[in-house]
Amino acid sequence: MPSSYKNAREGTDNANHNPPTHESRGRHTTVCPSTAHGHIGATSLAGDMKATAPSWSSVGSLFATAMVVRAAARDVLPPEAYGALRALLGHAAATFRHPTDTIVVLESDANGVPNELYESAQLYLGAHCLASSPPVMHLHKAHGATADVVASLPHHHTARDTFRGVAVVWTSGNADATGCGGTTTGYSPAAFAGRRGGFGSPVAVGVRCLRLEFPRRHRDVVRGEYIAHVLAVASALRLKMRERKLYTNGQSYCHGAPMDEHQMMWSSHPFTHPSTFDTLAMDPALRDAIRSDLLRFVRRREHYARAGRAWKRGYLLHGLPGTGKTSLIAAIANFLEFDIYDLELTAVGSNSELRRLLASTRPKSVIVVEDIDCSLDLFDRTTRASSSWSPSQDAQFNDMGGMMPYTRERISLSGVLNFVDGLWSSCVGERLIVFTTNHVDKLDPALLRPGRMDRKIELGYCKGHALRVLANNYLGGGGGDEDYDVPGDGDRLYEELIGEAERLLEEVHLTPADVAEVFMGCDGDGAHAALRKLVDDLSGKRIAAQKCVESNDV
Ligand SMILES: Nc1ncnc2c1ncn2[C@@H]1O[C@H](COP(=O)(O)OP(=O)(O)OP(=O)(O)O)[C@@H](O)[C@H]1O
Repeated sequence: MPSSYKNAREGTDNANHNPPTHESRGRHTTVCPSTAHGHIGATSLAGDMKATAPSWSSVGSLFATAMVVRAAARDVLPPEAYGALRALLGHAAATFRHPTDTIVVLESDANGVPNELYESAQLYLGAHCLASSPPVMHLHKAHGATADVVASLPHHHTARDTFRGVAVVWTSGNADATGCGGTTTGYSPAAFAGRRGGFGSPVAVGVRCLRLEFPRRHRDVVRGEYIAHVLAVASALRLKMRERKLYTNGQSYCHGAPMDEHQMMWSSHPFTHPSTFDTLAMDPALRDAIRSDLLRFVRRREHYARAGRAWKRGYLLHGLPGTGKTSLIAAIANFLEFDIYDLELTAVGSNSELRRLLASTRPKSVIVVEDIDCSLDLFDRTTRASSSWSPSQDAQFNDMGGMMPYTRERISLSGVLNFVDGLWSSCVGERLIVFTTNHVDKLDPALLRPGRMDRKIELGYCKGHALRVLANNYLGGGGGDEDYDVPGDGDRLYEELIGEAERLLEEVHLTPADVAEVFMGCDGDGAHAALRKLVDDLSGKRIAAQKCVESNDV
């Protein structure tokens, strides 16, 4: 049970020692932030109703009176009014049979300290409101934000929810002097005064609040599990809704505002790259394998903790320029909803700066080093074995854990990797590190050794399925049937052309970027014109290649 809730329960028990001056059936618990640290405190307003023991004769006369009134009402009232009265009385009777508890969640305390539970509950209800389409809801989108529209429960409205079979009702309103919204029985100024100590701070009258009503018999479920569930769902929603960032190392400016370590090391931009696994032109089996690997990784927090391993995964993406390495990184970040840290090694001034940069990255991020072969002079074991490598340099290299003191020529790939390996153990939360290269053959074997890079992924030329994905992305994937008299002719021609392009792509090598360029060049000309242009280009390249082979033979 969360400690906040433990407090809430204790508060309720305390309040039972201060019974209210009026009797009340419902029990009210006000939840508001108790300290500047945002702890949530709670205190009950009213205790259980004291049992009274009516005499049997008065029960009998009450029953007889009720019968007479009922008969009179049926005779006198119009049928609609009689029906409404019956429903009202039925509801009142049901409430009497199943007493409810009420928790009041204030937006903030009298000092204006916001209540995290209020904000979380609004987020939670907003997601539920959107799902069940109520007649009224509030929609909000922060100015300039890329995040989704947020829904919340409008003032003086009600939302129903069910948790583990327990039906609860949330109502929005304003706190009255009791700290509760709406009508509250059982309030006495004396009880309220005694309760203030429980809050840690007084309640601001008029502050917005949410009332949570639930059957008293399910109090433990609501307090012990439901509130924790609301907080957990809201925090997942917050994570999902946050504006994702692309961080680059370099000079940061904060308009004179004080900067923390992270802001000093990384400048941020909204990350809005549209690439997804659906728009990626790649072999479908490879795409599915990567997706499963990522899902496995993010779901195995406990496994990594149990095995005493840092929760990280390393990918090496290699392939020719334009085969989609950057697009794949963007798709991965979008799939996992991670931020991206684009680490430009050539801009790193020293080894200690590199360490600080990596250590300041946040969880749920992809750390990318593009073109690793170009970022560093490959200072590997082969180089060390060469005659230009002196024994003193060797000793210094080992002293530095495989890393040389900074000079552009002296940062070694294996040294960077040693840093990276050492770093993980000090980082909390999941991170994916991705290196890219166009020349895998030039890489230091240290990078390729098992356990360092978990997956080595080769991205290749554009083939059949990849072509269809690109055609779908750039040309809409349709046949343009509206231009043809006979239905289906447009689609048939589309299939013919794309089939021809597929066959040619088996013989002529084009990267996805090359194909994308052809399609973009035909923007607005229609799918058939773009595919025809691609077929012509491929045919031209095939003829040129054949001529080249023939001239070599001669
Ligand atoms: N596999 C792909 N799927 C979808 N689009 C692609 C793919 N590959 C390339 N493209 C298109 O080509 C452009 C260049 O691709 P990208 O930058 O991802 O390639 P790269 O392999 O990272 O190239 P480089 O090695 O030069 O950085 C992208 O903007 C994208 O439009």
